[in-house]
Amino acid sequence: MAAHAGDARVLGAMCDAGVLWAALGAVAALVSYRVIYALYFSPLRHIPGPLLARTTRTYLEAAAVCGRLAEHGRQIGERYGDIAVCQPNSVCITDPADIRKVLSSPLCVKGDYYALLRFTGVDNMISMTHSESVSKRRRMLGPFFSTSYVGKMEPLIAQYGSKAIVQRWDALLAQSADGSATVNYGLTFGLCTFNIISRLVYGQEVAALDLTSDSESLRWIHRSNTYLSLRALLQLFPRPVFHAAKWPFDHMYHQIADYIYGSIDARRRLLAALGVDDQRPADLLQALLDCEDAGSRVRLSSEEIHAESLLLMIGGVDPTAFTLIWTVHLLMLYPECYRRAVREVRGALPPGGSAEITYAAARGALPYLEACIQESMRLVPVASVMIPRTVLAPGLTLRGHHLPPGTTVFANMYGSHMSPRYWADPRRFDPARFLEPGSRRAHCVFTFGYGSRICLGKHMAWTNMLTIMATLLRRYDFALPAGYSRTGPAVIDPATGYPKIMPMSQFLSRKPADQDADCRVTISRASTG
Ligand code: HEM
Repeated sequence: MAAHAGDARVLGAMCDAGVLWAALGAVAALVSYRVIYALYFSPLRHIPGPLLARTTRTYLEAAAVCGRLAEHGRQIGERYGDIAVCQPNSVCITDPADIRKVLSSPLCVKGDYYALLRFTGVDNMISMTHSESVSKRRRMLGPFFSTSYVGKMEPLIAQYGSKAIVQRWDALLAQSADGSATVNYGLTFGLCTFNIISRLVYGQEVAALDLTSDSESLRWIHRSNTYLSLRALLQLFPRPVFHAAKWPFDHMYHQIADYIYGSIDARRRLLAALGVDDQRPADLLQALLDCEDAGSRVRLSSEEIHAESLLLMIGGVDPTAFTLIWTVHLLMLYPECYRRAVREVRGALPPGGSAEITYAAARGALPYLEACIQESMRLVPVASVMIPRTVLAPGLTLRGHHLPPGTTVFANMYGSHMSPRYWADPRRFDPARFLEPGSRRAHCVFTFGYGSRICLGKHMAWTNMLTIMATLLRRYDFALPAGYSRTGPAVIDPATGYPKIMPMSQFLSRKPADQDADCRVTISRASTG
């Protein structure tokens, strides 16, 4: 008996070892296949790039999930040049001319990646990939993002943006004994852009106008945005992992969905009560209700309005707020740029008159301030640091390499913005580079994307950012708070030789890692001297 039991154990151990060896053998065969294919048979084999990137998608996806995508792109661009393999069937490109070519080519369209952004299961403007549906939706929505419709929304934009901040900061200064107050501009910009977009998209106020309170609304925004971003990224994992991981947070999604459907119903009731066309509110909710396909005269369904509302909130709030935050932060690190921007604003639009500055007054009158915002978007592009497109038949030739249909081309935005091949001193915040005579530098900044899928809200974002920055620089003097030493003009980053940028975290957007610690300035009334 004992001998039999011993035999069974030996046999069992041999079987286990056999299974293990078989599994190891299968893995080795798979790895060898991938390496041999990548090196000898892949149509991308002549393009430079790391071996790991040629053999597994995980190489790039891990960088995205760990929030290192921007830096990863920069390193690939620096090490391997203008075109490099970054995934088995994918390349990334850094030359601005190539990026413009790809993002405006009808042969390069959005592919599978964009399904990650189908937040509600129904397509929205950004997740759409089918060319005809895209052109149709852009034709429907485009007029509501034009200069003239954004102009109609400007009173609301000012009410929840520059006016609200002035009201709050003036009140703080009035209470202060020494005429100065320290404010958290991260919180201020987060709340005011949320207030602007939510008023425009939901047709009602969500957060209080008190821009200093760390209100429940702000926590709700961050929780729901984080949840939606997380949900987008989790789709990179196998389905069971995706469902298990998102399940505990699903109630948050239902909360937002209920809120949006409630807003649509409330607006429909209001319209029925108004009955008169010219009294319709001018905002994005009305735009979503009114837009129709010129041919079929079909309008968006409630589900489509819901999907677009979520996209506009996620796409509109964080990128605008974070761009404002990075612009103020960079101006504080480069005092000569701050002083020049202030001189320009106060020279062109002297204090006095209305507290807030309109877009019509600021646009064109403040080239240096515009350049500061542009340069901030180059140095710290807040979203989509690698923009993917899929090549259609018959393929595309870039830098002498034929990319067959099905290849993914990533526009390596951050790699391009940081490349010394295209930018002198790329790590330095230098707004004046955009003012050089005949400069076409702005065409090499891809923070809003480029081509047929360029950001639909670009004009609205510029209206928000320029009016807020101009109003604040005209009315207040800014200084880093006394005793703050984590960053500043004299705190040099040894890696770049320039003032150290505050630590950032990147999920879908690149934002300050510790807003409470790093996004504070001391404000006082604008000095006239
Ligand atoms: C500084 C602020 C903003 C930045 C940096 C930004 C950035 C971008 C980028 C890079 C894309 C293109 C993504 C791609 O091609 O893969 C995009 C698309 C889009 N953005 Fe923005 N955005 C900003 C503000 C806004 C605002 C305020 C809105 C509207 C309220 C908005 C609505 C959209 C929409 C609807 C699309 C999809 C367009 C399409 O796919 O055809 N964005 N944005």
